[in-house]
Amino acid sequence: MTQTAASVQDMAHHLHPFSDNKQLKESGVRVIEKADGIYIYDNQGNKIIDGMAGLWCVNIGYGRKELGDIAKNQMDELAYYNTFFKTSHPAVINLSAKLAEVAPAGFNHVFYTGSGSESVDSMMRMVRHYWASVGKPSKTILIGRWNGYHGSTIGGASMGGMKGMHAQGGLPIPGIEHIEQPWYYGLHNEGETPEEFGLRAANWLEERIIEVGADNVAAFVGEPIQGAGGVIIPPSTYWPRIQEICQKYNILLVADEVICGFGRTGSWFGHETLGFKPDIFTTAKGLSSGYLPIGAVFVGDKVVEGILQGGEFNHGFTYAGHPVSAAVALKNVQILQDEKIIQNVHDVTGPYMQQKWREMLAQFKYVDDVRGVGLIQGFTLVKNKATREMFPNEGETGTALRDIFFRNNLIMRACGDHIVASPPLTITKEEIDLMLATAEKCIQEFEANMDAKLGA
Ligand SMILES: Cc1ncc(COP(=O)(O)O)c(CNc2cccc(C(=O)O)c2)c1O
Repeated sequence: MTQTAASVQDMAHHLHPFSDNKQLKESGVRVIEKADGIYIYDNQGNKIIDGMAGLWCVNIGYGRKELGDIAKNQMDELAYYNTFFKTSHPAVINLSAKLAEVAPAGFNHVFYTGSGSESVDSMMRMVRHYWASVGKPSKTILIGRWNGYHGSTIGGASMGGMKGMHAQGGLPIPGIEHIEQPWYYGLHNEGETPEEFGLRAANWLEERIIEVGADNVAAFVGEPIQGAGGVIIPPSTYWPRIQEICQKYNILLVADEVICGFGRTGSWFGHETLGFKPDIFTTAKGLSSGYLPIGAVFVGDKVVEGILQGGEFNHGFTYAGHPVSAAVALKNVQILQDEKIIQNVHDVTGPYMQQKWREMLAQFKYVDDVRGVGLIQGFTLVKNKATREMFPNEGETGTALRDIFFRNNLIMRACGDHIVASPPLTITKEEIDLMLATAEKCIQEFEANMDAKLGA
């Protein structure tokens, strides 16, 4: 890719996240200047379909000017004040009431952060504070899943199960355990039904609890659907069994809703779609549709009651409940509500997109395990569908296809050799057709390249 002047300047001063910055200096970057609806526009005049809604976050779509108006008005009124030391402000008071309104029953309090990672870290500290407050201080261990993703702070990266992240910086921190993920396609036994596998996968939690001792376990933490792990959707029996186990051993159940929250799966929150009720859930991304940074931990009544007994909770951030972020988040949630965007995902565009992906992908020999719920979509690139043999050098093949999408002005995400899509929730059926027509052309090119490479 020929580097634009802006790219050269970027490369001179900017270290990018989750990137090999040496390689990036050679390849350069695509400079995105504008966005509208499901489209982003780079500085070379390309109109690009953003099949990832930024980073799974621009739920209401780009270009909603009313959020900028709200931000300016709030900025002019009160650009910043904190919520420490017995103070609050109208923006965060109004947002909190709205979040209690859209949350499931039993969730009437939120704790604010600046990101999903900070929401996860806050949850981790809150959970341990809860058990200490109710007289069980030995309950400190948090259990997550391998290939789960919970952010990039030391707490969030430890809670997550990405081994490449653990290898950088001596993670995980003590007190974190991981069990295997409920990945039916890759981990089921011959002849085992999804329902049977879902129970077996959930029971890995009970086995671990017994190993470490229930009196030492504080919580189980999981994404309703693993996002960055490649859209891993557990069988229907998984989460209800997890819920039973947590109740049996008196362990808090935490849902990480940073991706699944605010409509992605066709309900306000993913745990409503997947059929379980957590004690706490973490959010960010769709809370503001990425227009401004903000995160929120939704704390269930039982946990609130416990931590109210615990005196001061020594934790919080300068930007917690930031007035401009809170005002924009409130408008974002109102738009989701007023325009019935989540209902439309559930009733119309979610089922439509799922059907169209299945129909379109059926033609391909290296594509298997097509899956999705609402407007979160995944499929896996495999060398041999009959034997479920994966490609070597995990991620190399996924990246090759992602680069073809990128060259064809379509943003999709490769999570290893899983290909995922997570478009803005405002995507229309016509735009879904366009996204899939582009994707089809790219996958055809990918398959021709792979056949040539394998001499098929
Ligand atoms: C479930 C979950 N929990 C926590 C975080 C951390 O949120 P922040 O990034 O705001 O600290 C996430 C974030 N998820 C995320 C973030 C950046 C990139 C990608 C990707 O899939 O490429 C995914 C997430 O998906």
